This record gives sequence, structure tokens and C-alpha cells, in this order.
Amino acid sequence: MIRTQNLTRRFTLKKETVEAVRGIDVDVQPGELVAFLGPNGAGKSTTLRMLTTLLPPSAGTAEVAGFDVVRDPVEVRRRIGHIGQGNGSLDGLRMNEELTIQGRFHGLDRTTARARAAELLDRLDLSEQADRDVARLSGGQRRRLDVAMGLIHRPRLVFLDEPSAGLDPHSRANLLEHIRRLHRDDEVTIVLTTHYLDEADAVAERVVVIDNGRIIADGTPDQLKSKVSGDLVTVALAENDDSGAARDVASRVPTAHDVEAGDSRLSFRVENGDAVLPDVVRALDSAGITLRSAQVKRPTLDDVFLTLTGRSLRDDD
Ligand SMILES: Nc1ncnc2c1ncn2[C@@H]1O[C@H](COP(=O)(O)OP(=O)(O)OP(=O)(O)O)[C@@H](O)[C@H]1O
Repeated sequence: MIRTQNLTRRFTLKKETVEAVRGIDVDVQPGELVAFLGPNGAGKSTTLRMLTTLLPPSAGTAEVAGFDVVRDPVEVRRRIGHIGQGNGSLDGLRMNEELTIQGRFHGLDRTTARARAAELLDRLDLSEQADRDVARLSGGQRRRLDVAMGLIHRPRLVFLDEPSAGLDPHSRANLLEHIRRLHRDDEVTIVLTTHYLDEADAVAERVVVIDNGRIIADGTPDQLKSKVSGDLVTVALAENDDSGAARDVASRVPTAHDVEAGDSRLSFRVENGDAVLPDVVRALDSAGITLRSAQVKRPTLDDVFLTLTGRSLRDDD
């Protein structure tokens, strides 16, 4: 569905050149739901704007829905939906009118456009507000209308730039559920950008982590978490004197790293902590070490980002 090679974009402002996107190679297969995750300024929107033909690349190539974004932008646009960071609806129109106009814009006849508008309003739980002026919608409703606008021509590939930015938690959850359903029921390929870690984790099957214009990790949320940082195993010891012996036990666990012991506490990171924990508890027991408690904490995508960059994505919010 998408294939880029060395996709690059530079901006020159007052003789200063910003390398917004520095050679991105990414393949997206039909039916995937991919999140581009990264801090503000990482280059996510610039990448999306190139993939949606809104911005020409400075170097490299991108094929989207079977066509080259530079050579055949019209063919690309015909096949994709693009929901930008605020698509700006026309105030003074009702929702169904706005959607019907969008359908006509895409070449549907009036009857088909009206029917498609009604279908989308229903799909996005907006039917009750169909006659409401766009200016009177809540943030979440407006964002869902943006999504409906991007879907009017039944694209097989949809790009969403920061879909839930600025929404309250309830509206965010609701919008994400619609995106998930769209992907699951209609088998639409979806690429979205986000700087919300939990959003990428909750909605995406695949997360492409972008920092400083480059891809620094790519995989399912679980793959990223287990490969990059591992689960955090923490054991509280009854006796502080056992710290040294406990450290020795942990050091012998395959794939264990970042072992720390002291203050009656042992901690280490390891792949698949749940599977390892019983063996660790037994080994500590055999070494005569008494435990107070033991727990395994799955890493978050923020741990992944921190491990990769030394910075927290949360600082960004
Ligand atoms: N039109 C432009 N002119 C000059 N610099 C730009 C332009 N658009 C983006 N940039 C710069 O390119 C870099 C990447 O910006 P981009 O908007 O792609 O990041 P992002 O990851 O999408 O961040 P955000 O979440 O804030 O949108 C930033 O340093 C930004 O200032």
C-alpha cells in the first residue's frame, strides 16, 4: 500500500536548513493499522504530507496505493483519505450538507452523495446531529465529521494526522474505537500520527517510532517493549543483607540486564518477565533468601522511547 525509499524533506528558512525528514524507508501492507509515534517536531506530519501529495519530497521516492506521489499525485489522491490536523469545516452548513458537498466534490451524483453521507453519519454515531450546524458541534463530534469527510469516497487507505489531539479522554476513546472499527470491519488500511503513547499502544498493530526525522524503531507494541527495554521485575527482600546474593541470582537469569540490588530491593529487566518470575522466586528461595513481594511490570512505549533516545516522550506533553 505504501513503499518509501530514502524519503527526505528539507525546509530552508532565512538561509537555515531544517532536515525535517531524513531518509525514511517504510513499507505498509494492505490492511495494516500503523501509528507514527514521535515527539513534536519529529517529522511525522511532514512525512504524512509527502505521502498524501501535499508536499513534494526533497529526495527519495514514495509509492502510495500503487502510484508515485510525484509523478501521479492525482491517482494517489483519488485512492486515499486524508484527515488533517483540523480539516476546517465550513461553518454555517449542516453536517449532512457538508458531507454531501464533499461527496459531490469527489464526483458522486447527488443521490449517491446523500446516501453515503447518511451512511457515514450513522457509522460515526452522528445521525442525531445530522441537521446540526457544524459550528455547534462539540470537539469530538467535529473530529468525527472530519473522519467522515475523509471517508466519503470509500478510500482503501486513510491517513489521520493527530486524530485525537485536543480531545477530552472520553471523546478520544470514542474516536479511537471508531478508527478501530473502521479498520476491522471495512479492512481499511490506516496510517495515523500521534505523540500520545497510550494511543499508539491502544490502537495500533504496528508502531513506527520517529525521532529527529528518522525511524528509530518499528514493530508491534509488544515487540518494541520486549526487545528494547524488557519487563521490569522487582523483588522486595526481607533482609537487606541478602542484596548481594540476590544480585548474583538475577545475574544468572538468561536475558536479564540492568540488574540493581540494594535497600532490600532487587530489580532487573528481562524478556518475558511473567515466565521468568517463578524460576527467580525458586532460585532465591534455594539460596536461602526470604522475599516480601515480587512483581512484573510491562514496559510502556515511553520506556521504549527513553531507552532509544535517552529522553521521555512524556516531557513533550
Ligand atoms: N513549512 C515548514 N517550514 C519550515 N520548517 C518546517 C515546516 N514544516 C515543518 N517544519 C519543521 O520540520 C520539523 C518537523 O515538523 P513536523 O511538523 O513534521 O513534526 P511532527 O512530528 O509532525 O510534529 P507535530 O506533532 O508538532 O506536528 C520541525 O522542526 C518543524 O519546525
